[in-house]
Amino acid sequence: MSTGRFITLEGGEGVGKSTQAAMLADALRARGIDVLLTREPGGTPGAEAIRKLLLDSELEIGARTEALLFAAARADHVEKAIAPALDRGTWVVCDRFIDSSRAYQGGGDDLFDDAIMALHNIGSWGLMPDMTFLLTADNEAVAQRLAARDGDNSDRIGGRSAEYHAAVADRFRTLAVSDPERFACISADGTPGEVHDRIMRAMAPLTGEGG
Ligand SMILES: Nc1ncnc2c1ncn2[C@@H]1O[C@H](COP(=O)(O)OP(=O)(O)O)[C@@H](O)[C@H]1O
Ligand SMILES: Cc1cn([C@H]2C[C@H](O)[C@@H](COP(=O)(O)OP(=O)(O)O)O2)c(=O)[nH]c1=O
Repeated sequence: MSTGRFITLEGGEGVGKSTQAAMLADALRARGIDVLLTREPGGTPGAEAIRKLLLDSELEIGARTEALLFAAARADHVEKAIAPALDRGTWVVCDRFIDSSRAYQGGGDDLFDDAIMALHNIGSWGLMPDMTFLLTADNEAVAQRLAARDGDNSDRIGGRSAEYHAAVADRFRTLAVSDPERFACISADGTPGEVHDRIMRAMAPLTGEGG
């Protein structure tokens, strides 16, 4: 049996990843492809429980504990959902994956990319996506989307400083530049349909359709 393809969407909060992940999954299903649409942190009961701890709790969580908890959530998700789906030939569309840990947790004083990847190797066999879409958009447009979606409510990580989020955006860009074969950088400006069309054009190598 052929192995399914593993596609991830990455980028900052509110850029449109969830919207695009759902549109991509629908477009693939319309082509007769079996698709698992999932997200991180989460995607399995164990990982969703860890998500609540990470994002919605009042707990004081240090940088290393935070990195380990994201890696633990991912390990459960990969073992119980992503790897079995790929093995049975299902394509997996995942809203955030390892690159989010590299961008958000991988910039601390003692937690660099090697450490994050070591946790990924231990927890998730080092599984990497076949293709990753990095969505970027004008800051003002994203602020409006977030205000419309969340109002004043942000989670424990989304609510961090503008400097933290600027550093995260820089690290995403660096990751994309360092691996141009896997990453496609997509402008998330414009309507959801326009962004979707850009993603489908970049998907051509995987779907076998003309670009
Ligand atoms: N291209 C777009 N233009 C305008 N609004 C959008 C666009 N894409 C998504 N949205 C809206 O912006 C908000 C954030 O989108 P979402 O897909 O949840 O982003 P993310 O998953 O990256 O946080 C949602 O309310 C969504 O409906
Ligand atoms: C998967 C992952 C997410 N995160 C953060 C990014 C987001 O702030 C939060 C996930 O929240 P979520 O609501 O899913 O993201 P979004 O607002 O983009 O729709 O967790 C990490 O810090 N590391 C990770 O490995």
